[in-house]
Amino acid sequence: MLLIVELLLMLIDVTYYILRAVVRVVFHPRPKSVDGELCLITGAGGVLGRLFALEFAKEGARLVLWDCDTVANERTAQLARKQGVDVRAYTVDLSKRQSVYDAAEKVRAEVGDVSILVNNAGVVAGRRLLECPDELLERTLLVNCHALFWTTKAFLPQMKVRNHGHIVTVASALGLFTTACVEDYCASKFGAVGFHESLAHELRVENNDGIKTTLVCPYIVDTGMFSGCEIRKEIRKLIPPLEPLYTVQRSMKAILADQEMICIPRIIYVPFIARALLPWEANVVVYRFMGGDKCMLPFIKNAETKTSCGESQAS
Ligand SMILES: NC(=O)C1=CN([C@@H]2O[C@H](COP(=O)(O)OP(=O)(O)OC[C@H]3O[C@@H](n4cnc5c(N)ncnc54)[C@H](OP(=O)(O)O)[C@@H]3O)[C@@H](O)[C@H]2O)C=CC1
Ligand SMILES: CC1=C(/C=C/C(C)=C/C=C/C(C)=C/C=O)C(C)(C)CCC1
Repeated sequence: MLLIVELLLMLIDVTYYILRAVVRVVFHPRPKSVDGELCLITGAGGVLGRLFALEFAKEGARLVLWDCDTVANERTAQLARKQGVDVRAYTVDLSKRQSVYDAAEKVRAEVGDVSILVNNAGVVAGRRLLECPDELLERTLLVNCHALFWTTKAFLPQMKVRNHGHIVTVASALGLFTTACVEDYCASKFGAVGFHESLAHELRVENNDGIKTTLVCPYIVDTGMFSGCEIRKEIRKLIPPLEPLYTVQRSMKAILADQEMICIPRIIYVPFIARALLPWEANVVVYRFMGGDKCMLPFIKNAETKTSCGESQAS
């Protein structure tokens, strides 16, 4: 009897949450205030990281900016200070666990407890698996996936004490479905998605309902990170690369609404769902038709000469 009652209650909840999600597509919930919150953004010297910093500054959040590129990070700090908020920039190599823990200690001592953590930094090897040095493949996992463990372990305890906070994971559409020749990146972003979901479950199970989580999964964004990546010309007109500012503004809307997940643009939910529903071969023919299968080949040609954290990828 109890089981039937619980089953009915569960179905009512399921219906409620589906309806709520549909209504929220049209009527956005009132955004929460982050005025005075301490927000840490990783990869803040990069394109999306800088825009996240400026958007959070606009909302009145105090900022802690982490990046391995000191000059780019300081530039972001300068720009954000113009919005009249306190900003501290730290040079951190996220691929090194101790560098993360040391910087976190410094932040706690010099600034205070972080209440919003935006895990945004990311890298990609940009090489075919068999031609890619092992260290480059490892670095993608360290920065895009392992660093999520270290930053979260460093800042979640203080959020738990106050049952207040927000952890944002900037993953990717390539954390939901895949394409050829980005094995390192897809593995790291699928890892990031899994990390995010498990953490979100843990917070619910432990009744830390004041700590929110948001997963951000964008399609190609015009930041240069994936320059050259393109799908079939005719389809590109329908799904063009995203503007960085649009991507960050859509992400901010989701974060401030305490939304659990956002795919940008919304059409990206379709290949995500299709991957789970259709047979593998059916997905393959759709990818082939849309030019999704070979979209990374021109990117890989481009990426061979790029550098990150002072390391040359063209060795
Ligand atoms: N651009 C795109 O098409 C998409 C991007 N994303 C994700 O969005 C996020 C931001 O990307 P985007 O702004 O385009 O990329 P950027 O390369 O512009 O920014 C990433 C920043 O992270 C920094 N970084 C890299 N490695 C480390 C490290 N070891 N320690 C500290 N900082 C590091 C980079 O420094 P440096 O420049 O020295 O490497 C850079 O400043 C990433 O997680 C990316 O995977 C998701 C979907 C699409
Ligand atoms: C595979 C595939 C597509 C292309 C996806 C691309 C090109 C994604 C690129 C994402 C990037 C660069 C993410 C970075 O984090 C379509 C045409 C949408 C649908 C069919 C399957």
